[in-house]
Amino acid sequence: MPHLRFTTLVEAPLTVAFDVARALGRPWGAPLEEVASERPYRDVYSGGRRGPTHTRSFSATGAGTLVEERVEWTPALPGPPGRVVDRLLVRRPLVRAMRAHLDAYAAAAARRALDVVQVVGVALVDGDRVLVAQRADGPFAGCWEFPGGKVEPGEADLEALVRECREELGVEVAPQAFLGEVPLDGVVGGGAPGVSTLRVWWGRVAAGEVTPHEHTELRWVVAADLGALDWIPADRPLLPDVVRVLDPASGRPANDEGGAGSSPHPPRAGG
Ligand SMILES: Nc1nc2c([nH]c(=O)n2[C@H]2C[C@H](O)[C@@H](COP(=O)(O)OP(=O)(O)OP(=O)(O)O)O2)c(=O)[nH]1
Repeated sequence: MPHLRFTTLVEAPLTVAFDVARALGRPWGAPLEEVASERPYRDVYSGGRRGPTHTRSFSATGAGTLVEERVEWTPALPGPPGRVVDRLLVRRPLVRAMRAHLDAYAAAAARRALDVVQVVGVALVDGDRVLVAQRADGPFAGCWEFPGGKVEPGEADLEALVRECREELGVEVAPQAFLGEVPLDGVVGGGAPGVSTLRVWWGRVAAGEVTPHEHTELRWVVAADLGALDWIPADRPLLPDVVRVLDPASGRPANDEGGAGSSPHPPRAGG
């Protein structure tokens, strides 16, 4: 079946990239019906038996959300004449329309992201142990989390991470690779519920000794002890990625570039 693929990197959290994509729709007139929607990871729309099928997947990277799209359709005519008609009347206009649409989409998502309070965290690793921190107050008091906090307006994610670790732990940290991103259900920083996400890197302490300035307790734990802690629920999907850093033999090793990473999310129906 003829198809086209498009890839766009959007400077926005997963949730914003997904919501804005859906709000903008598609750059063609034919009505499509939703076949699947797994916010904020994937959606599929179909135009029926002869219409196009449009599949989008959203994955987290250190630089933003990677949106991968596939449009496939049934050719109107069979054989070589069908291929010519297809190229001139479907493929070319579709590519042109999608490019313009995706440029506008990336800009709109990046603009919307400026209004969303983002949370960053760091899994600080020392040998085979990772630092976990027990929250002192708020609705998650007593739960364990990764040090970090809200990104301030105009601040880059990694600047926020370094600042938060100075404030909370009294150390300088060197972020290494991006680990993943999880949506936060509740209200963060007074924003709309369900739009903020937690983006987590792993890193090392570059200078100083960790001291609990804001947490009840700090603990260095090995991979085997991570699961038993009473985590903030949002953090749990990130644990397998942390375990891979602590024990690369347990799975795919995390890359060391601080750029791209994987997106921890539940298995997707139908791949
Ligand atoms: N720091 C951190 N926050 C997390 C994690 N998981 C998770 O759901 N959160 C939530 C809890 C809070 O609603 C929000 C972070 O807020 P925060 O209170 O730590 O941010 P902050 O340090 O900037 O605090 P403040 O200036 O507003 O007092 O993200 C995590 O692993 N680390």
